[in-house]
Amino acid sequence: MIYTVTFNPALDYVVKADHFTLGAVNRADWEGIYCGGKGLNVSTVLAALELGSTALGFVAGFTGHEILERVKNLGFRSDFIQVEKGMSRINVKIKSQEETELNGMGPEIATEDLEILFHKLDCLSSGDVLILSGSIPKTIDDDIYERIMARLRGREIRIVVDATKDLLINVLPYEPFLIKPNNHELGEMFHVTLTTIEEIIEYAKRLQEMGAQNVLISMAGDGAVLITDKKEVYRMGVPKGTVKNSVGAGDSMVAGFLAGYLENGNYEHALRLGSAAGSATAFTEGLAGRDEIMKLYEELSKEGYR
Ligand SMILES: Nc1ncnc2c1ncn2[C@@H]1O[C@H](COP(=O)(O)OP(=O)(O)OP(=O)(O)O)[C@@H](O)[C@H]1O
Ligand SMILES: O=P(O)(O)OC[C@@]1(O)O[C@H](CO)[C@@H](O)[C@@H]1O
Repeated sequence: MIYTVTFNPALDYVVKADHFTLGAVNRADWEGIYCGGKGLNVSTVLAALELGSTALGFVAGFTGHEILERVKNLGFRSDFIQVEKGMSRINVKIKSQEETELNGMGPEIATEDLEILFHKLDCLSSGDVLILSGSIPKTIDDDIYERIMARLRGREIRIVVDATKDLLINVLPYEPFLIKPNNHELGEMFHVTLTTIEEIIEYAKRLQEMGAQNVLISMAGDGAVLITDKKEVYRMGVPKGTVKNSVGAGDSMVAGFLAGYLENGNYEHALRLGSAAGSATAFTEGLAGRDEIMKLYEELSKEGYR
């Protein structure tokens, strides 16, 4: 079974304004609301690729209620814990001359709520895949992913972590199966600005030396690079297309990568399907569906993209 955990899911309010000026009253030209949060996005794209998963996490307030309603129609199982204090986030994504994001705070998660999640995770068994994705509400310590991994250690559960800074650094000694920072997050972790692909590969290898089995670095319109557990380095470019909304491209890449890997254990195939899913979402208003993903997979199978 595949499980995703989203500690802080959201309603993504995507708004387009032809002109956006900071400090002024701006008017929207287009708006849409999507169920968001990285783990939920991964579950959604896995469902598009016909892989079932169970989404776990926490919700609260009227926004949490709306998330639960929407999740019912996304094609996967969910088992969220409702918490009392605060509300699930509304994350604002402004598309204008530039893309600006303002992600909300999220609810207060009490120790007892965490215990409920731990008990659910105790039911995972050998061969299961667990995806820990996204940021956590401020009320939780940033060793939480590490604590989960420590609890599940030795149970032959493949764990994927898509997080940043200490939340990610702290899990490395527990040898996650896959991590997927983007190139900017990779630089941030080492307090450096990475400009060349050689530098990106060098620092990705450091994350592997620190414990990660496979390191996938996404680079938005510049594609992605994968360092595998066999120390192979694969690169993948992006197909041509018009970017509509890149929110969730990274999550789609994680879902596509996993779907590809679980199909036949081939890393090049996994990277290609992950890349196709990432670009397909960037070229779609919301998250991409199977047809868009497979079309780009075919495109990336042609010469010149590796
Ligand atoms: N502008 C783009 N054009 C084509 N493909 C893209 C574009 N942006 C993203 N992708 C594809 O999606 C993958 C993941 O994108 P990105 O590096 O932006 O992830 P991310 O920063 O984790 O995104 P997010 O947090 O929004 O999910 C890229 O490696 C690439 O394959
Ligand atoms: O604040 P976090 O948890 O890091 O990121 C949350 C988020 O920006 O990530 C998803 C895209 O990857 C969106 O659906 C969501 O709003």
